Order: sequence, then C-alpha cells, then structure tokens
Amino acid sequence: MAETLESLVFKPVQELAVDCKTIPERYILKCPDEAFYVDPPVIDIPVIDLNLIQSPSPSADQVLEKLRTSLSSCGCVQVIGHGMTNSLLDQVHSIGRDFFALPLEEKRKCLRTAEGSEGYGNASAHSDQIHNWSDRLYLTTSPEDQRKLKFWPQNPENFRETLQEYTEKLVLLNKVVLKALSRSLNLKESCFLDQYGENTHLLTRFNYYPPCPRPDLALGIKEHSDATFITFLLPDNEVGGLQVLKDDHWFRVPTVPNALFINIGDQVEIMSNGIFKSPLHRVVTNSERERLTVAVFCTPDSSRYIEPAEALISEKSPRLYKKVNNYVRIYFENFQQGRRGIEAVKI
Ligand SMILES: O=C(O)CCC(=O)C(=O)O
Ligand SMILES: [Fe+2]
Repeated sequence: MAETLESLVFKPVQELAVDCKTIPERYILKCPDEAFYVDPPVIDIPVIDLNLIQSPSPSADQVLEKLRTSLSSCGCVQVIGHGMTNSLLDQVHSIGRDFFALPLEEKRKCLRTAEGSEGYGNASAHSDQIHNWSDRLYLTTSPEDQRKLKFWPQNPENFRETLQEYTEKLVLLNKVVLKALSRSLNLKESCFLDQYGENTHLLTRFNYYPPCPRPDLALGIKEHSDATFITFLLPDNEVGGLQVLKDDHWFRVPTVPNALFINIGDQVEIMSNGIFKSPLHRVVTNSERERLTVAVFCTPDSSRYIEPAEALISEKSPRLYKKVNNYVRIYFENFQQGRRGIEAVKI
C-alpha cells in the first residue's frame, strides 16, 4: 500500500514499539553514526539565573557575559529563575504523559490532518526520507486567536488550563530572554524584540519517544536546527537523549532538574549576524524507557522582515545574511531537499 499521510499518521511509533523486536526499514538510518549510540561526552553549558539580570549591576554583567559566551560557542544555555514553579513544570510533563498514555482511539480525536502539521501524529517525513522514532502533539498556543482547539485534547481534564498557564509564562519569558540576548551583545534592549513584533507566536510540541528496540539504528529526531527565534525545551527529568553539535563534535546535553533548556534558532543567528549559533541537534533513543519533552518554538509573524542588527555590522564584520520574511517557509523548503535554510539566506 502506498504510504499516504493517512496511513502514516495512523501508525504511531508508540504502537509500533509494542512487542517490536526490530524496526521498519523507514526508520533505519543509512549510515548510522557511531557517535550516537556510544555515549558522547557531556557538554559544559552554564545554568543562568535570569533573576540576576533583571536590573543592571556588575553581577548582571557577568551573567550576560556568560550568556553571550555560551550562545556564541554552542548556541544553548540552561535557565533557572524563569518564573515557573516546579509544580507547573511537573504538571506540564504530566499532561503530556497522560495524553500519550491514553488509548489510541482517544488520542486519535486530536489526529493531525493532511492539510497541516498541528495535532497528534508521528513526525511527518517524505516517503524517501528516514523517519524519526517519535510521536508528537503539535499545537499553536499563542496568539490565542490562532489556536485550533479541535486539536487540543479534552483528556486529561487539566490539559487546557495547564497549557494555558504555561503559555502565559512563556510569552513573558520569551521577552525577558530576547532582551537579555540584545543586552549581552551591547545592543539596545529592544533590538531583537522590535524585529520580533507584538505578536508572540508560540508553537508547542509534546515529543514522545517510545523505547526503541534498535537504538543503534534509528534516531528519535534526526539532526536539525530550529527555524525559530529561540526554542524553550522542558526536558525529561529522568531520561536523556538530546545531543548538540559543537565544533563538529556531538555532545550529550545534561538534564538540570527544573531548568529550561534554551537553544538559539536560525532567526536569532541571522539577527546576531552569526555571533549566536543556531546549533544542530538530534535526539537518540534507548531500548528501556520512554521519554517525553515539551518544546516551545518562538517565531515572529511570517510577514515580518528580519535581518542582522545594524549595530553589529562594520567593515571588520560585514553583513552575512540577507533580509528575509517568512523564514519558516524558507527553512522547510530547504529541509525537504535535505539542506539547511540558514545556508540559503547567507550572502
Ligand atoms: O526532545 C528533545 O530533547 C529535543 C526536541 C527537539 O529538538 C525539537 O522538538 O525540535
Ligand atoms: Fe529541535
């Protein structure tokens, strides 16, 4: 049978994983890279307390310097002081776990359709591409009038109110972080936020990775960078799997309990004229335990133009990227051809 979107989304990886001793061909990487199943070293990334940079002070300057150094070397940091209680973070995990634990019939009420990416399904891939060993629930969470509530689970009961609370906090946090990024580069505080615009566009993705019988052959998510401004990741507190590429080597990302992991997306790499790196990252699987993470992707309205900040351009550091709008479209057009969108917008 031809693999239509329907036939693929009807076969969640979670269902395949039950009693499965081997994995279907379409998940098997052609040239598995040894580094992903022989655990690579842990990456040394700072844990930044955002409370320390709220107002100008010498200690705030030190924290901003740490932020700048980390984002320009590996493109990611862990943050605490993010304004969310541990209990909220636990609840966000729980609603994800509870949703994926529901019977298939119940989850299918939120099933993705052929027209879009929102809803419940496995990660779509073209039939000639290798598939990810993961399922997802993908929802626009902000702005509120763009939500497609038909994809929002009614079950677990507290799903909507918990996601609402998390989203409200992230809308604020996104602003705090974008201001901090500008300050760390000695730019006007509103520099990146002005390019972002008023509408905080957030897409939330619950990533569910079932145990995989052959972690040496498949990836939970293949190597990619994010098309975002920035991405907030609520990691799984107990099960690791995220790896980041730095200086051509893969590193394991450690989990810091109750911290959020932030990675730079391609659009901040563009605005920072390449000073901040949008890192390639991937997720490895394991044969023992399921894993659940919640990624929140922050992007501006597609109509907004973004470009390298004028103040970062000089004779010594010429402009490296074009002015573009709807970068997410550029990203996906290139992604489908196996290329990076960021390369397409380089001058
Ligand atoms: O689950 C993870 O650790 C990372 C997820 C990710 O990279 C993504 O959703 O884009
Ligand atoms: Fe990602």
